[in-house]
Amino acid sequence: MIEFRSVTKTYPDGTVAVADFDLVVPPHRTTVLVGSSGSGKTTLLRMINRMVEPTSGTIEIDGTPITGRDPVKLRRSIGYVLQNGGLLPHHRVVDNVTTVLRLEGTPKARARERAYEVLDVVGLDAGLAERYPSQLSGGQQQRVGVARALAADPNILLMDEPFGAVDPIVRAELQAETIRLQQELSKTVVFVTHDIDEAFLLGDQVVILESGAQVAQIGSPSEIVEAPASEFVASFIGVERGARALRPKRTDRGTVLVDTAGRTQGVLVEDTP
Ligand SMILES: Nc1ncnc2c1ncn2[C@@H]1O[C@H](COP(=O)(O)OP(=O)(O)OP(=O)(O)O)[C@@H](O)[C@H]1O
Repeated sequence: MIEFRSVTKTYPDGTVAVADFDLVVPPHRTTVLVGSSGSGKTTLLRMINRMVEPTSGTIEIDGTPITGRDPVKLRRSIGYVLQNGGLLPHHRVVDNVTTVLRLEGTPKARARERAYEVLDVVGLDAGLAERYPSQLSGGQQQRVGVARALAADPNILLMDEPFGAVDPIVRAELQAETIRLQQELSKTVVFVTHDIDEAFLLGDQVVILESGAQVAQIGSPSEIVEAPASEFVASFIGVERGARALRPKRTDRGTVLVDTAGRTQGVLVEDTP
């Protein structure tokens, strides 16, 4: 479990990125932080692995304040996936994946063995291991980024807009893969996105943020869709428009659900008693 208590981050130029933020991130679940640009999502994520230090407040992992932990060791014990994969361009895929293991002193042969294991876990062919990142597609690079984050088998995985830079088809594939991986590995995942559809797809717990990381609403996707806490949330999740505002339309053969543009989105299935 990760817990934020009254966490504030003011950058040296006076920007208050996070103001008095509280959150409990439950273990073995995916928590998605979603909000528009500048709402403080990346700052929140980076405070978990001490890449950014809070100005005040505390962050605890399993009941222990992280300020008591060595920042380097803490960082190595938490998987971190970045938007562009964050791969080292002059290192082969296998060496990118083994970076943290090697820093921790895992012998080279064992580290390579583990790299092949995690490449398989993320659905990459072993034949790609000797390539350089530039010889991979964007989607493959992202998978390598995930493999690298998983290599040391961390309990916590931080993912910062990991699929922001890939096309919609690859993005959908990577999202499906993330769901599969999470069912298999059951990590505590904190995932940042500005895409509410992605948040609802991946999140067990979704945290909608306004500027200064003010929490507009926390809940499961259905709790949020069923009862948006404010006008802001309603508008952010798009209940008044598009695909989330469905109404029934009777046809000769039953009832279908149409969106506000009148497009049929699905069929209404009545429960039979
Ligand atoms: N190093 C920094 N120095 C000063 N201000 C910063 C710094 N890093 C971030 N900020 C500011 O803090 C606020 C929150 O930034 P942050 O990157 O956490 O937001 P975000 O929600 O992740 O945004 P995005 O979706 O655009 O990445 C923004 O106003 C940003 O300009």
